[in-house]
Amino acid sequence: LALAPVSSPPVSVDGFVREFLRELNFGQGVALSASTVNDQYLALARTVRHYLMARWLETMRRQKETQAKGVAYLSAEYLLGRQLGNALLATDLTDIVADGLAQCGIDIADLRAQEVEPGLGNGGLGRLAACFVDSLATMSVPCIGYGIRYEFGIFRQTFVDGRQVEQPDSWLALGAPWEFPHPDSAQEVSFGGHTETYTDSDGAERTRWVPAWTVQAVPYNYMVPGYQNGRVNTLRLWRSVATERFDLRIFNSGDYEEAVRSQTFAENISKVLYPEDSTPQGKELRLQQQYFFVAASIADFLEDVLPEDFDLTKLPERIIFQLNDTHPVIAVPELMRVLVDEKGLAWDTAWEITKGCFAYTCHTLLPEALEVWSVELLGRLLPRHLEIIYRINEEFLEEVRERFGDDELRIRRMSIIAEHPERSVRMAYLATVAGSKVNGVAELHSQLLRDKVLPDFNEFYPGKFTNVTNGITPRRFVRLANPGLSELITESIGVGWLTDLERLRELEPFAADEEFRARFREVKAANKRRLHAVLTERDGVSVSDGHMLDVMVKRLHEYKRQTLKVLHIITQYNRVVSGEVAAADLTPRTFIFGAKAAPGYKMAKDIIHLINAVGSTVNNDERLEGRLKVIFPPNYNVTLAEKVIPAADLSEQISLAGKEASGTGNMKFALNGALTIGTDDGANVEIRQLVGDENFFLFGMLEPEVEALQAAGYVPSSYYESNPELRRAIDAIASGVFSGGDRHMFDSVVGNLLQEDRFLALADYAAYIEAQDKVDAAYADQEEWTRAAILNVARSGFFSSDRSMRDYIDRIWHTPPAF
Ligand SMILES: CCc1ccc([C@H](C)CC(=O)N[C@@H]2O[C@H](CO)[C@@H](O)[C@H](O)[C@H]2O)cc1
Repeated sequence: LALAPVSSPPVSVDGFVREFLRELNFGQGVALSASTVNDQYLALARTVRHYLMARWLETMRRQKETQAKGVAYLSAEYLLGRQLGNALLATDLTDIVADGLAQCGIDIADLRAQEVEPGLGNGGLGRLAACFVDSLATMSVPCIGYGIRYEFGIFRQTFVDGRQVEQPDSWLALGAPWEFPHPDSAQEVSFGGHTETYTDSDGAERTRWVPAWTVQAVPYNYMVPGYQNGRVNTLRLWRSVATERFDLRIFNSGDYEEAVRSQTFAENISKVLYPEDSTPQGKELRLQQQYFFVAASIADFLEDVLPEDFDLTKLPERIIFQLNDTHPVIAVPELMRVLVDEKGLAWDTAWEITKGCFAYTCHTLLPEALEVWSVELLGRLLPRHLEIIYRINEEFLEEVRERFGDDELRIRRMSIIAEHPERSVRMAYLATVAGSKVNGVAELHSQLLRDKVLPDFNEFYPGKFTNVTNGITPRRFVRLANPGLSELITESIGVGWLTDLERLRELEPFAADEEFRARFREVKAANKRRLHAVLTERDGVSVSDGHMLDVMVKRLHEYKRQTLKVLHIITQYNRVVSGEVAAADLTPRTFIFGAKAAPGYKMAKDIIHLINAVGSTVNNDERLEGRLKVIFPPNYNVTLAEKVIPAADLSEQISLAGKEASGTGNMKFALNGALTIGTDDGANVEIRQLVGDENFFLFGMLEPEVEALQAAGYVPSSYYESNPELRRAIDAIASGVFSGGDRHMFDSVVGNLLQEDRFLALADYAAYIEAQDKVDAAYADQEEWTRAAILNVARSGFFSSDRSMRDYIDRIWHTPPAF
């Protein structure tokens, strides 16, 4: 029976309606008349899958056929966002589906709104992974994204009396139509136990791991559709289940709980995402999660993706495992274990292969965010891997000695094993020793990695350190999030810019065109009205017409300095309530915040409480005449970002110089026509260089100045003493103005600012306020503002994740687009 290649359903309204109703009736098991919105959404999702299936299967077939070199992206997080809109865009089915559904009396907008986004990430790192796999599919580069299918993603944030309260994110509850489980391709993953040496058949001394317990890793495949290029790559996320799901013998003995203990124990591994995004808690379950998905991924690639007889010494020509930060770096000793213990390769051969197969991206500058695992825990959970890490370290330090002689200080500094405070493995060092390349995510970041974070390694490995500045996918964050702007762009410069974003440069001349500026402003105004509708429906808050939207959306962290933003709002408030400035003379502004705090990060939660407290005071103070508003919608996520960012006028990127590795929100705002007020930190530097100083509100100390001030000894209270507006702002908080007279409600925040202020918010306050006054003045000239906004869009094409992928391919992966 010659099987015809899988073909997609007919690309017509009728064809779609037939497919949809068949899916609703036979797949969902309901009649249209009795179907719920969720039934309709699930049926639609599955119908759209059908249109992508032929492409997916064809991509897999050609991958298997060509065995072209590809990327295996190892990431503990993927912040994917909703899938339906992107799938419709990739297949160019949006209009057909909207018409077809309308014929069935269904508004596509209701089904889009029904989708719960998979929140399988915390913030920047997770979203970057999602943008990267989108770009690789659109650029026809072979790639498998590997990760964890958390049953519960990033918590849902609610506010109770202005305080963050976390709710579990049961994103799977209403069905998960975009995933394809493959229990038959499960991989066994082992833990614990001990190692033993033995002599093998040809008399060689060998080591084997005798684990104490195992779990099953079940793969769930997700489509990663390329943009209208007939290509669909795969994202493979692992779920943990018990090897022995149910022990009937114990059950029959009446100990029901014990009978299912191993099941619950195993399931815990992929149960929930760790909500920290900068301070590792060093929890054993976190290490179990990291090893679980890494071991399953390596076994999957070596056993199921590679052909039977693949010559493993050629592995570096076939795959590059990209380590998305240190979280998957246990993959290095895991590949060594498989190659030496299971495949019988010699250590040196295995090490050559391993060094050729890995590369490491670092996403942080905070010393506390660099993961270290205690030798005690590693030895208990992964005894064989600890042995392998010890040997890698010995041989590495031997090389260091050869190069630098017995420089014990250097040896101790560079050792993968840290002796203090407890013997532990420095995962960033292991990644650097094993990786063929190490990159930062923005020019400044990569320079600080070379000079400050890993200088010894930069000296020891000339040419290993490189940079690839982050990027974002314009398909989701321009075309899908901002259809109005996309239409205006296409009308002006034609199609093609979505996959060649540098072509936005052709918009430059339009900045001088008054009519175009008016259209550009109308698009922004329409996005503000849309945001108003969304927030009114979602949270019962309204966005005032004619207000400048000043937006700060990112995780809550002291180095990102949301406190500085709060001090600006209070300063404006004080200027009016003190009578210095008439409310009528204020530039009407609405300050929009979006930020989740790691549940264990008390200071971050107190800052959220302060923002909400200041917000309700400002919003209800008649004296402001509604000219200043503060909005803090709870549960900031990808879906809300897609509504807020296109409506923004001002993008707040105010981290202390030298602390934000890159930032990616900053890029999304610039590409959606917002102007940036920011420090020279992370990718802000490159944004300012490309859009032009005159189209960017720069303020604050540069990184070397920060170093100098910290070295000289920083006394935050001296800034409080010497700057009356700053003093008045802090005194307002301390005197209970925003806490119903309770003078101690925000002692933690005020105390920290005056005594420690680790991220120098008070030192940058004056420059920030000055820059904000410039923003007010600039906003008064709407023509000039619009011209600058258009130039921000025109000159930000560089920040496409497609360009980032081209840089990774040229500098690190050497995986050209294939077939
Ligand atoms: C708890 C352990 C931990 C530590 C660090 C992290 C991430 C690396 C934090 C993160 O998301 N970093 C952000 O990565 C973005 C993508 O490169 C950058 O744009 C941001 O500047 C950086 O903060 C997650 C979890």
